Amino acid sequence: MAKAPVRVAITGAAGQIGYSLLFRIASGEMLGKDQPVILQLLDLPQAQKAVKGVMMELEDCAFPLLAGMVATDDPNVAFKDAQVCLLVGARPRGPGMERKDLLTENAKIFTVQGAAIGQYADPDVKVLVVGNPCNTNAYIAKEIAIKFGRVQAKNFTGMLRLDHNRALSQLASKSSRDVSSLKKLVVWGNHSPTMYADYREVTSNGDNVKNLINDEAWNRDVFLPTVGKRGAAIIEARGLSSAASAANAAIDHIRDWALGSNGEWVTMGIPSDGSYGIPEGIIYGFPVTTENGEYKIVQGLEIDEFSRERMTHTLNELLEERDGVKDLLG
Ligand SMILES: NC(=O)c1ccc[n+]([C@@H]2O[C@H](COP(=O)([O-])OP(=O)(O)OC[C@H]3O[C@@H](n4cnc5c(N)ncnc54)[C@H](O)[C@@H]3O)[C@@H](O)[C@H]2O)c1
Ligand SMILES: O=C(O)C[C@H](O)C(=O)O
Repeated sequence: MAKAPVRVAITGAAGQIGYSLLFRIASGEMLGKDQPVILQLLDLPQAQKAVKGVMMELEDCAFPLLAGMVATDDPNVAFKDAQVCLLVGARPRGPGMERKDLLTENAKIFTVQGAAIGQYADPDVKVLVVGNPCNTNAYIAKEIAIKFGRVQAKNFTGMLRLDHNRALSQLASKSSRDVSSLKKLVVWGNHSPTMYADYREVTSNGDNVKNLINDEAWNRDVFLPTVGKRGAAIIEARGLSSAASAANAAIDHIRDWALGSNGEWVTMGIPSDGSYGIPEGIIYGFPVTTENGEYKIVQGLEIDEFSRERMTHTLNELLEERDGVKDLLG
C-alpha cells in the first residue's frame, strides 16, 4: 500500500536555495523514493508570484511522489501539520559581512515562525534552520516554540552539514582518498568561521586520516580557514551565497535524521544536552548517529587542549549571539 504523504514546509520557497531544494525533495531524494510529499511553501507577499512560477515548474516535472502543494504568505498556514520544516527564508549576507551581522534583521522571522510551529506543526516535527545565522535562529525558534508545550527542544536543529561536507571534500583531496571512504568527521560549534572541523578520528578504509596527512600546519593554516571561510569565498566568486550546495546539505541533514545514518557519524547543530561541557540548550554542532528518526550524540571522544580551545571559542560566539537576542524571547 502506498505510504501516506509527509507534509514538508519550506520557507523562502522563491529564493535561490528554494529553487535548488524543491525539485529534489519532490523527486524523493530527501525522504525516500517511496515517500509521497505535500509541499507547503511559505514566502513573503511580494514573492508569491515567483512561488507560483516555481509551482508551475514542479507540476511540469510530473513527479509521481508530489501529492500536493500549497503556497502562502501566512506561517500559520505553511506550518499546519508540517512533519518536516526547512526554514530557509531569510536575508543572505553580501560581500564583507559576517553571518552574525544578519542577526538583527533575520532574528524576528524566527520568533514568528517558532510561534507558528509551536502551535500548528505536527508535534513530532523535524525542523532544520538554514537561514543565517542558523544556530541562533534555530535557538530562537526552539525557545519560542516550546513555550506552547506541543513540540520539544530536540525537534529543532541548525545546519552544520554544509561545513561537514566541505570539510570531507578538503580531506579527501588532501589525503587522496575517496570522499565516501571517510568516516567519523565532526564539525563542532557554530556555522561561522569559528566552527571547529575536527578530523582527529577520521578513518579511511581503516587508516587514520590525521596520521596519513600528518601536517599540523596544514590543519591550522589551510584546512580550518578554508572550511571556515568557504561561504565567503563562494560569495566572492559567485556574487551570491551558496545555494545548490546548501540545498544539498539540507537534504543530507533531513534524510539522515529521518531515514537513519546506518551507524555513520554526521554533524548536526542540535540543542546541547550538556555533553562535552557545552551548556544545555545552545544549538551547537555535534557528531551524532541517527536511527528511527532520532539523533544521539557520539559520546566519549577525547578533547585535547587544542580542541577544547577551539570548541570554547565557537561556543563563546554562540553565547554572545544568544545574549544579543534575549530581548526577543520575552
Ligand atoms: N546554513 C547554511 O549552511 C546556509 C548556506 C547557504 C545559505 N544560507 C542562508 O539561507 C538563507 C537563504 O538564502 P538564499 O540564497 O535562498 O536567499 P534568497 O535571497 O535567494 O532567498 C530568500 C527567500 O526568503 C524569502 N523570505 C524572506 N523573509 C521571509 C520570511 N519572513 N518568510 C518567508 N520567506 C522569507 C525571500 O522573499 C526570498 O524568496 C540566507 O539567510 C543565507 O545566508 C545558509
Ligand atoms: O556564507 C554564507 O553567508 C552562506 C552560507 O552560510 C555558506 O556557508 O555558504
